[in-house]
Formats: sequence, structure tokens, C-alpha cells
Amino acid sequence: MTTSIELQQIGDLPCWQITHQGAQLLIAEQGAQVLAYQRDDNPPLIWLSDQAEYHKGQGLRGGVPVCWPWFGALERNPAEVQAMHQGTVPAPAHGLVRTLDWRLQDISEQDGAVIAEFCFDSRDQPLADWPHAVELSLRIRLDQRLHLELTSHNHGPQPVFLSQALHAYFAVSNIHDVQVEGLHGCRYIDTLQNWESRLQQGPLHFTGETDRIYLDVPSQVNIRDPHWHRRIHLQSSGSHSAVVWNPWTEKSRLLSQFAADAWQGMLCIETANVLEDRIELAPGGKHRLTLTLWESSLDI
Ligand SMILES: O=P(O)(O)OC[C@H]1O[C@@H](O)[C@H](O)[C@@H](O)[C@@H]1O
Repeated sequence: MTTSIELQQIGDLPCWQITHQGAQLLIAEQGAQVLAYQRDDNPPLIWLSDQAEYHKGQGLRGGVPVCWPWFGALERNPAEVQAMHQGTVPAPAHGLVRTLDWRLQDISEQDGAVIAEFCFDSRDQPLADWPHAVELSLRIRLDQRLHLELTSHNHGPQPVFLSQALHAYFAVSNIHDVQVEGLHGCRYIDTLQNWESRLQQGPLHFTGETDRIYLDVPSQVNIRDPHWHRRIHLQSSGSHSAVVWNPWTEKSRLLSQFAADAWQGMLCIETANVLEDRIELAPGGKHRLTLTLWESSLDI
């Protein structure tokens, strides 16, 4: 089967459209953001908003935004992560790099896979109010599965503390009927209930707005989707926390680039390093967060 790798301009944004062994993958250079991923004639694995806007310097709703060097609201982060930000200007949610251009290092077919590698180096592109020398790279490998590898490398003389997430939006048939498997027994922080700590019992079902930080998460979790007759598998390393999010009805109305009923067809599982799972990078130190995604039929 043929492989093609094409650069396209979508709105203001240069994007790479990759076709390989029946898979289609779209990546924006801005934020090194995977925007879409689908295999054969199956429904997409990754959800992208119908109302997505392709503007420079603006977040794009859907795909896999990279949240870095902090996740969520800065003031909800551990003190040492907050202390890395040294400014008076309010810090944006989910860090600084999802709306900036990353440098494309390489995009090519190698050994039966397509590999794209993007880099953001704060020594070349200083970040507002975050004066640290860290090189960030996202390596994207497409074979029978999609593999993402986010590496942070501290080139400075002091330790650096980070929180981060691969904020993946997944496409589902109907949020009411899907479940997330693999979280049973995990502690979670319910950010909608005063950040109280709770324990997950059994698989996670969605019955209302959900915004939770799961801790001590195992390396594999799945989304079971009965109507689309599939499981989406998420396998991670370098992460022990995950954020699970669905805005449901009311919150949806407040979100940008989000149709009023879009919440029914998506959910986020964000492979993360947050709260006590935050990262400490010693001088010269590296951290690698990986996420592999694939789907399987429920018959197997
Ligand atoms: O609208 P944003 O900044 O992309 O964030 C979307 C959501 O991202 C999730 O990670 C958060 O847990 C939610 O609280 C937040 O609403």
C-alpha cells in the first residue's frame, strides 16, 4: 500500500497529511499537535472539532495538544512547578507550547513506518516568564499503531520542575454507553467536587460533567465502545497520572470551537505527569513520556 507525506496549509497553519498502510494522520506544526488519526474505513480514533479554527497563536479544539511546562491552571500545580514561572502576567492554562510553532526535525518513511519529529527548544525560542533552558521533542511514529514520545531535556544548571500532558481527545459513538477500563482501584481527585480524593470502583461510566485527575494509573487503559464495536487501547510509560474529561451539557456552551452537542461524541484521557507525579529534571536530565494508541474489535 502506498505512503504519502504532504504539506498542506489549513487556514493559517502548515499541517502534514500522512497516509500510510490504510492509516491517515494529520499533524499541525503549531504545537506539534496531532489533529486527526483514523484507520481504514473505521471511525476516527482521535476526535477533532467540526468547529476547529486554524489560527496562528490560538489553541485548536481536538487532536492531541501538548500541555507543557505545566498542566491546567498554574495555581493548581505543586509549588515547585509554580515557582518555575517568574512573571506577573497571568499564566495561560495548559502551559505555553500548544500555540507556538515547533521546528520540524525530520519527517520520513523508515523501516515500514512514518516518523515525524518536532522540536521546541526554549534556548532558541525563549518562553514568556519561564526562563529555563529545556529542549522538548515530540517523536510521532505511525505503523500499525500510533506512537507518541515526548522528551524533555534540561540543559540548564538548575533543576526544573514540570507538569505535562498529552491531552488526547478520543472519538466515541455515544458518551452514555462507553466505559474506561483499567482504572478500578485508582485514587482520583474530583476537580468538580472541591478537589476531593475518591476511589474508582469498577470501570468508569459517564453520567455527567467529568473532570478528574487519576493517580497511580496503570500503564494500559482502554475505552470500550459497544456501538462502534471496538476498544481503543492506550499504553503509556513515564506517566502515572491521567486526566479524564468530558464537559457534558452546560460546560460545552462555554467552550470555544465546540458544538453544543459535541460532548456526546468525545472524551479526553490525558496521559500526564501532574500533582505528585510531576517531573523533576536534574541539570542535564531527561524525561520521556510515551503513549501508544491502537484499536481492536470487541470480538477478539
Ligand atoms: O479549553 P482548554 O484550555 O483546552 O481546556 C479544556 C479542558 O482540559 C482538561 O484537561 C481540563 O481538565 C479541563 O478542566 C479543561 O476544561
